[in-house]
Amino acid sequence: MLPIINGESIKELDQEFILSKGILSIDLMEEAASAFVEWFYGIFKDRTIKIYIFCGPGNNGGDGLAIARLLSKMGYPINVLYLMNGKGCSKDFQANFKKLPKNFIATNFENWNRQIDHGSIVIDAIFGVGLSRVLEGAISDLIGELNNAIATRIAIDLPSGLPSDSVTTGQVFHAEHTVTFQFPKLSLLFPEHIQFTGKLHVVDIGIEDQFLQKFSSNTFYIRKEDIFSRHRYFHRFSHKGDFGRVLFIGGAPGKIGALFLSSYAALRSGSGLVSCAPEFEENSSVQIPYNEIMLFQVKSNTDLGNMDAIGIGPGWGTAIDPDYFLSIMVRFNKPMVIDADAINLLAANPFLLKKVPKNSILTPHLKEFERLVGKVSNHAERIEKATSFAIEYNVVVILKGAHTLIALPDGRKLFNSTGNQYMATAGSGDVLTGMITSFLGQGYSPENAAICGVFHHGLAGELASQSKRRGMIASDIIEKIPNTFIELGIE
Ligand SMILES: NC(=O)C1=CN([C@@H]2O[C@H](COP(=O)(O)OP(=O)(O)OC[C@H]3O[C@@H](n4cnc5c(N)ncnc54)[C@H](OP(=O)(O)O)[C@@H]3O)[C@@H](O)[C@H]2O)[C@@H](O)CC1
Ligand SMILES: Nc1ncnc2c1ncn2[C@@H]1O[C@H](COP(=O)(O)OP(=O)(O)O)[C@@H](O)[C@H]1O
Ligand SMILES: [K+]
Repeated sequence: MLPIINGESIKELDQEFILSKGILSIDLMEEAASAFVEWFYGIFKDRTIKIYIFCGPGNNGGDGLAIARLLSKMGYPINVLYLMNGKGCSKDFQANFKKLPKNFIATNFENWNRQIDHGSIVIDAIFGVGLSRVLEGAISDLIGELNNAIATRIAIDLPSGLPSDSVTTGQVFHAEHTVTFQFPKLSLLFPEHIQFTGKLHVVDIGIEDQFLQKFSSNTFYIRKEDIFSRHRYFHRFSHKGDFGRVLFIGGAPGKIGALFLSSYAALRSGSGLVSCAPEFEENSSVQIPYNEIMLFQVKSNTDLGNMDAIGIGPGWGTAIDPDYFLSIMVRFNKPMVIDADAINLLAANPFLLKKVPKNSILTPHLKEFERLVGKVSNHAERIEKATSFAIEYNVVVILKGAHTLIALPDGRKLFNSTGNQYMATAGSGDVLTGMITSFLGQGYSPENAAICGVFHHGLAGELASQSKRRGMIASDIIEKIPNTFIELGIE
């Protein structure tokens, strides 16, 4: 998995990397500039479009100058505007300034006519991970002006004004695209920063994962290439028992659809045998819309021992007796997936928390999470609370949303890279519960079930939204689960 390094350690990382490779820091800057240009050319093919590049005094500004040189060589009309030059600027900024072609237009922004042509591109190379304080005065005003320009805004590494690891309190550049180097900076994954970060693109500048690992052992970004080895594989003689027997408990009257969505998602994720136990007095009146799903009745003495995994909570309602939930946890006594109303039940009856089987997986959305841990003021605090909760109760916490966080009981934090806004539709969380429970039932470790479930769920959402967009519903996500296996080459 791709390590996410905090802003403070990035300078040290650059230094060590340069030394180990026997290269100069300006070579790494050139690598970063080329990676940006390659990304840029993939999207903006029209070489007559006017480009303004705003450069700060540090290495982010240095990147901007190198990019200006490369894009100008390709024929794009470039205007560079710099905050300052010479003393006070980083050495690689100065070196790249000298490398600008002779006839190049580079203007100190104090002498600038403050005009940005409509429809042009504004590239923000003012500050990156070296931001040391909130923006003030002329710089803050400049960013305000750029935010009002009728132009496409692109940030290099970080939108200027955004701290790399925490929540912002001041003026920030509003990017439509952020092109960040090697790994996403933590703050780019916070929901409250979406108006600053826009679309996130991570570009490779040649620093290997193993090298990055030395600087972070507990925060990671999950990518496509991390998934293959986390799956289990079956053989020619495998039978349905090998693919697991799973049970879903929930579905009170009026909310039974949630339970069916989880159950159907489990079938599509590869489960051999799927049963569901709706919360009805008399189950015989329940019509199941899928022939492959079996109906099951959980009574106070029903043996749950032959189930490989249980997913509990979707549509369960609020009228559940906590002792009944307790008896299920005690009888099953293996990791289970706890979602929705089952999480609400834990929140309302904290004595149950200590009884949750070790390594169980809790999948709260942000509201359910707050019921569990109390109010939080921002995403940074939420991440910390999810991590301490996972450690304290020895469970996996999956905090759902864009860049879903998987907090593991050993303190590691994993952020997901798949999914999109079209997944914000009723029942898509129930689908996730079905998928994770399915993998758990197929014999995956809780960690691998969580990672594969979250990644495939997001990917299925992306695939389904290609043709459905805003009209996408949770069942469309389920229909695309099989395609995620094909996409990732999973047998
Ligand atoms: N491996 C990588 O990731 C690579 C990283 N690279 C690039 O380097 C970037 C980091 O460069 P960097 O360390 O020079 O910091 P940067 O963001 O340019 O800012 C520092 C300057 O800004 C100033 N300053 C700060 N805050 C301020 C404020 N509020 N208001 C006013 N001034 C303020 C600060 O002044 P000071 O705080 O010292 O007073 C200093 O002069 C990184 O984001 C990436 O783009 C690539 O080139 C290669 C590979
Ligand atoms: N903007 C988004 N980007 C990526 N994933 C999203 C986004 N919005 C929602 N999702 C995903 O959709 C699911 C929604 O779950 P949840 O809130 O429990 O919905 P429901 O209760 O309707 O089933 C989660 O897995 C979440 O990660
Ligand atoms: K920037």
